[in-house]
Amino acid sequence: MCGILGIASRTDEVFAEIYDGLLMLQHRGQDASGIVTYTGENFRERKANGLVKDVFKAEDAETLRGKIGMGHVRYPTAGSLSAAEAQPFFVNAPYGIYLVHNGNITNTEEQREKVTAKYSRHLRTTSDSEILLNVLADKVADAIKVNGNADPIRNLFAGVKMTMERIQGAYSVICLIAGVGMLAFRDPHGIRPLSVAKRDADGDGDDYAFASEDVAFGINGFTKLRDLKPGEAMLVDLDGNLHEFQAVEGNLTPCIFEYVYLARPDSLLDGISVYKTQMRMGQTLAKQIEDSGLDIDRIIPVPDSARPVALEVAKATGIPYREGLVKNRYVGRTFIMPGQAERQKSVRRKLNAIPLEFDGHNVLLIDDSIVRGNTIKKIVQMCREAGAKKVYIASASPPVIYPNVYGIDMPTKHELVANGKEIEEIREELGADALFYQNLDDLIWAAQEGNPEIKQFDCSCFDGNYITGLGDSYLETLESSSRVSQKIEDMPGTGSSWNAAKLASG
Ligand SMILES: O=P(O)(O)OC[C@H]1O[C@H](OP(=O)(O)OP(=O)(O)O)[C@H](O)[C@@H]1O
Ligand SMILES: NC(=O)CC[C@H](N)C(=O)O
Ligand SMILES: [Mg+2]
Repeated sequence: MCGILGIASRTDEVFAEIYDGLLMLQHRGQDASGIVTYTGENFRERKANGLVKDVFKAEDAETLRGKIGMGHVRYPTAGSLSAAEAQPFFVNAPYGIYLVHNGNITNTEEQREKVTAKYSRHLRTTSDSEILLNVLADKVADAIKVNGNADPIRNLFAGVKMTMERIQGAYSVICLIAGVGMLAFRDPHGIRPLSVAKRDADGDGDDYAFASEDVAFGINGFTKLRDLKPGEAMLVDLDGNLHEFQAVEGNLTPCIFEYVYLARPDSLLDGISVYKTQMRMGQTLAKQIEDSGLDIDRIIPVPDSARPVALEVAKATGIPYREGLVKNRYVGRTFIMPGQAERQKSVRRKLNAIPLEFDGHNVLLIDDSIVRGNTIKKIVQMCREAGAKKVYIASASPPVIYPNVYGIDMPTKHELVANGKEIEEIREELGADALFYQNLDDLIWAAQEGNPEIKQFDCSCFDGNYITGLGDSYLETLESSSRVSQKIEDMPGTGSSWNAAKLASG
C-alpha cells in the first residue's frame, strides 16, 4: 500500500495542506515521500526516500508554492527501493502529466514491452507505476489523434478508459495535468480505496481533494463527498469545476486487508468503518475462544493495531484485558519495513513485556494478523521470559497463505509462516500453547456488516482467489525474482542495519 493525496485549491499555499494530509497517511508507506505542486504555469517537485517529516523542510513551502498539488508516501511492492522510484512520476507528452499510484499492476511485463517497443518510450525505472503512467500517456495521445486537441478533458477521460482496458491489477491514481487540472481514477474492482472531498473556498467556488483515506481530509477542512466508484474517473479543472466519468463498468471488490491492518481505525472506506469492523472481528473471535474452554487469565493485545479486536474479545468472554506489552513509539511499523533481517530485529526494539502481567499467568495474545510470523514469535518468547505459564495466541484474521499482488508486500509464499502448514504445525513453529485464527467467513461478515451493498471483497491473501485474474506464470515469476525485500537486502550500503537515509541518494 501507499498513501496518495491531491488537493485542488484556490490559495497559493497548497504545499502545507498536502504536507499535513500526508502525515495522516504516513502509516500507508514509510520508505519514500514526494510532493508536486502546480502554479498554473509550472510544476514544482520534491521527492526522496524517507518519512514526510524528514524529506520536507519549512523552506519547501516557498519552493513548492502552488494552487494545486498532490503527494505520495511509498511502501514499495514492485521495482526497487531506489529514490528514483519514489513518486510522483512525470511524462512530458502529450501533456505534462504527473502521477501518484497506490496499488500494484500485475501485467507489467507485457505492458513494459508495449510501451517501450511499440510506442518507443524510454522507462527510467523498474517501477510498475511508471509503466502505468506511460500507458496512460499513450492512450491519451491516441485519443488526441481521434478527437483533436480542442477538449483535453474528453481526451483524458478517453485515455483513462483505454488504460483501464489494458492494465490489470490494483490502482488508485491521482494525476496533475499541465493546463488542465487534477485527475483521479480507481481500478474497475476498486481494490484500493480512494475518496473525494469538498471545501467551500470562501465564496470563490469549491476546493476539492482526493485521498486514500478520509482521515486526510478533516485536517484541511474538507468534508468527504463519497468514495470513487470502481472504474470511475473524476477531474477538477483549473476553474474548480468537478467533472465525473464512469470510464468502464465496475464491480466493487475492495481489499479486506485494509480493514484488518492497513487503514487507520478512524477511516471510513467504502462506507465501512475500519474501527467497527475490527470490533466485530473481536466478537466472532471471542466465540472460538469461549468454545475452546481454555483457562485464560488475561487478554493482551499486540499494540497498536490489535487493540479494538482484543477489547471486544475481552468484553464478550469476560476475561480481563491487560496492556502487557509496551510499544516504543519511536520505532516504525515492522511489517512494512523491508528486509526480513531488519524486520526480525526491530520487533524486539519495538515491544517490551511488563512482567507483572505475565508472571505465573495463562495469557492470550491477540494480533490483527500473522504474516511472516516474526512479530508473534518474538512476543511469545518475551512472554515466556517474563514468566508466563501458558501463552495462547489468536490472529484476528485467517491464515495468510497466498501472496498479495495488489499492493501489499507479501510477495512470496515461502515467506508466509502459514503457507503449506496445518494449524498445529504453525502453532509449533510460533512456540505457542494454542493458536486461534479468525474464520474467513467471519472476517467477511465483520466487514460486510458495515456496508451490505458490497457483495465481495478481495481476500486473495487468504483464499488465493485473484479477482483480476493473473497470467499463468505470474506467481512463479514473483516467487523467483521480484522480491522487493530481497532486492533491498542485496542493495549496496543497506546491510543488516537498513536505514532510509543511506538510500536517499538512490
Ligand atoms: O507476522 P509478521 O510478518 O510479523 O506481520 C504481522 C505483524 O505486522 C503488523 O504489525 P506492525 O508491527 O507492522 O505494525 P503495528 O505496530 O502498527 O501493528 C501486524 O499488526 C502484525 O503485528
Ligand atoms: N504499495 C503501493 O501502493 C506501491 C505502489 C507501487 N507499486 C510502488 O511499488 O511504488
Ligand atoms: Mg502489529
